Amino acid sequence: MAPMGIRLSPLGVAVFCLLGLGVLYHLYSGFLAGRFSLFGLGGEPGGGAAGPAASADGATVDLREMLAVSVLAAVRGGEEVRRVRESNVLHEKSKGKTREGADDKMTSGDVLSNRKMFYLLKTAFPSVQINTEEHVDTADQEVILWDRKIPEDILKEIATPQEVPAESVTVWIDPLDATQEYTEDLRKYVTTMVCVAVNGKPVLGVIHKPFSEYTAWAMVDGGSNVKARTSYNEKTPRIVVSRSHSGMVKQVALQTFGNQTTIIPAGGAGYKVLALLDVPDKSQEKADLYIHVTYIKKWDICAGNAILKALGGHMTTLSGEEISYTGSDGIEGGLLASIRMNHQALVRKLPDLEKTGH
Ligand SMILES: Nc1ncnc2c1ncn2[C@@H]1O[C@H](COP(=O)(O)O)[C@@H](OP(=O)(O)O)[C@H]1O
Ligand SMILES: [Mg+2]
Repeated sequence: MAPMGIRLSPLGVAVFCLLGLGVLYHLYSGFLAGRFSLFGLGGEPGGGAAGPAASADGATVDLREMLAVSVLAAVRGGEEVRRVRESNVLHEKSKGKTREGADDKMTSGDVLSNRKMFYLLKTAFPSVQINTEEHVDTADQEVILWDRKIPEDILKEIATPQEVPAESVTVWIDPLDATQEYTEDLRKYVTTMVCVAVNGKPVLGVIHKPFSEYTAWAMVDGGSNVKARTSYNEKTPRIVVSRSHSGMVKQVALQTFGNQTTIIPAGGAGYKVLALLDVPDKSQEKADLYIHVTYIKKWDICAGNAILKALGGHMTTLSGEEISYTGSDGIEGGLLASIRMNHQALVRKLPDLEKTGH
């Protein structure tokens, strides 16, 4: 007999316990899936933007944790990039041609860095969509566990967790930016990059230079370990442009800003964004604007876009449109990146590329 004269039926107790277990399972399944299962929710890993759709089970991810893992991934990928370069065995090959007919190169540095970066992020955040420049070989998986430590510099800048729905997140990985220059042993241009977009908006960016071991990171409305310089020349800007996918960029720049303008040809979209910032690395050139006129892929530009945005700068197409980091891999409208300038006034100055046929 139970207290107060209530009889407990064994069947009733069993049903009650089962219901309790069901509720507990529901509460914790998102948590467990988000942290321990590698591919349970995210589907099969794969390269390119045709990757798996994120789960729709209401799981959330903490952007501050994503930043910590993104920094780690960029650094660990960078170690592979450096190791392959120092071995001098690059296994260089062409993935095909760009629209302009340049070789789209790939090396062992790209492949091995991609493997580290992809699996670190995928293991830590199995339910988010990851788009990466290189193909991920599912037969050659690597489970790399994150020790769940958030570095002090991140904790200092971002005091609280920043939870967002996992299904709103798209991660973009560039395991080796400036592959062309990497094959030419022009090491200063090479970076590894991770970007996190939420609902297509770039919110978190990491650009790492493996050969000088410098890392810049920033989170929109969060914090950063890098800042803008104190002054920029808006009238006669130094303009950093592509050295290997330049198209008509020099003509466009000189036509817009005059013949006194200095053009700095450089490799890598990551390097060119860092040229706009206050970066202590000695090998880093400085510029006032970054302009690109040919087609470019989202993994090349998302991290730089997030960092610039977090610091109050802008990266848009040449006609001033914001870039959405979901869906297709690439953008057609060229790029204009600036900070501490009147970005819309710069857009108005630029010629309409479609009309001028550049
Ligand atoms: N027209 C184009 N087509 C395809 N990729 C392009 C491109 N222009 C630039 N890119 C890519 O954007 C990055 C920066 O280019 P650049 O150094 O010429 O400024 C490079 O990335 P990867 O080195 O990661 O392939 C390059 O391949
Ligand atoms: Mg790139």
